[in-house]
Amino acid sequence: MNFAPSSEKPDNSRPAIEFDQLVRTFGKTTAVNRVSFKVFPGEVFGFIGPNGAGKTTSMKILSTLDTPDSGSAKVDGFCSVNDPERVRRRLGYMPDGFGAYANVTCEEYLDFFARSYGLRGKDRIHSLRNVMGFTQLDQIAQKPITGLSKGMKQRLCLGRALIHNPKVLVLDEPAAGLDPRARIELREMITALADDGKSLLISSHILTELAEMCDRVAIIEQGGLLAVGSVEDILSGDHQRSSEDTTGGQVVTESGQLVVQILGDAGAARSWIENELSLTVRITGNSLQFPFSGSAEDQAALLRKMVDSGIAVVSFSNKQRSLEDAFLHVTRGRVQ
Ligand SMILES: Nc1ncnc2c1ncn2[C@@H]1O[C@H](COP(=O)(O)OP(=O)(O)OP(=O)(O)O)[C@@H](O)[C@H]1O
Repeated sequence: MNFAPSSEKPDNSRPAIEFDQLVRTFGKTTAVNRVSFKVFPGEVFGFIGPNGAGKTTSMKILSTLDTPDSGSAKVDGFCSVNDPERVRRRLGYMPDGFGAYANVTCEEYLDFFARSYGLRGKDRIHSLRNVMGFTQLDQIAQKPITGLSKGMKQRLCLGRALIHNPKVLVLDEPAAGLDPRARIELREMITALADDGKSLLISSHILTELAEMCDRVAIIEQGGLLAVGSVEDILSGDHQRSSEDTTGGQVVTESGQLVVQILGDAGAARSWIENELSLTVRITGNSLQFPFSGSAEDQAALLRKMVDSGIAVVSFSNKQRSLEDAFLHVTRGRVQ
């Protein structure tokens, strides 16, 4: 990939994207409720939440397509409301739908957007060549866009968002409906763009869809941020709780589940654990599962006590919280 290099050294400590106490209401619906977070240069940031959580609304405000009731959204320090031209020059937005443009080829489509951004002469040709090479659309440059596969349409939309070589990319549900191969290819393109110093804000309903490609994620529900942190932090429950958790939602606090396999009477072992730890134990065959938030030493002490009390322990393990578990734990499935 060879997007025009900047002679300026990027200032990686300055946020490329900054939401500050963003609020947007539609009638009685608070679509976005005091959302604040920052994305830094070269960072891939996942914006995760169920339907109607407020992702698209926040992204549209950042992309100058909507205005907030209060708070601000900034790109490279420029406010989307007060400085929309500067924001548009620095940002590429890929919406979650694909506009229908019949009877144009891939190249004509991208050329239209290159011209719309004021690219002329050599700059336009250079930009088209770069983008079509990067997205591998050069192989189908003369194909009409109406017949493209979903994966190719996504490439074309990404190409359109990239045509003016923006510093910031906002991708709304880019992985939705893609087959596994197209998803891997998308991930590779996203990683390459981040390696090039671009900042990416990417939305999804599904944490697992973005987990491998994101440096950090924010989880949003009913307009309010519930958690911000790395995927590992979210899994371990060690993420930053949103200082403005306007929903009053409980966020992850416990560390995981212990799974203990035993020989013999699982019912008796369950009673022993329930008495000892004052909690509920689930039995599946000879396997007992229960929440446990202690340290490694606490686990070792519990194992010793179980063996001393005559329970025939075959295996004793700490089940890592799955991404889906963590997501379900942080959110509560509330839809507006
Ligand atoms: N133009 C609008 N007029 C009225 N309500 C709106 C409008 N745009 C969004 N909303 C409402 O705001 C809330 C947030 O919607 P938004 O599209 O931002 O959510 P989302 O997280 O992107 O969801 P999805 O993943 O389903 O696209 C929803 O309740 C939605 O119905």
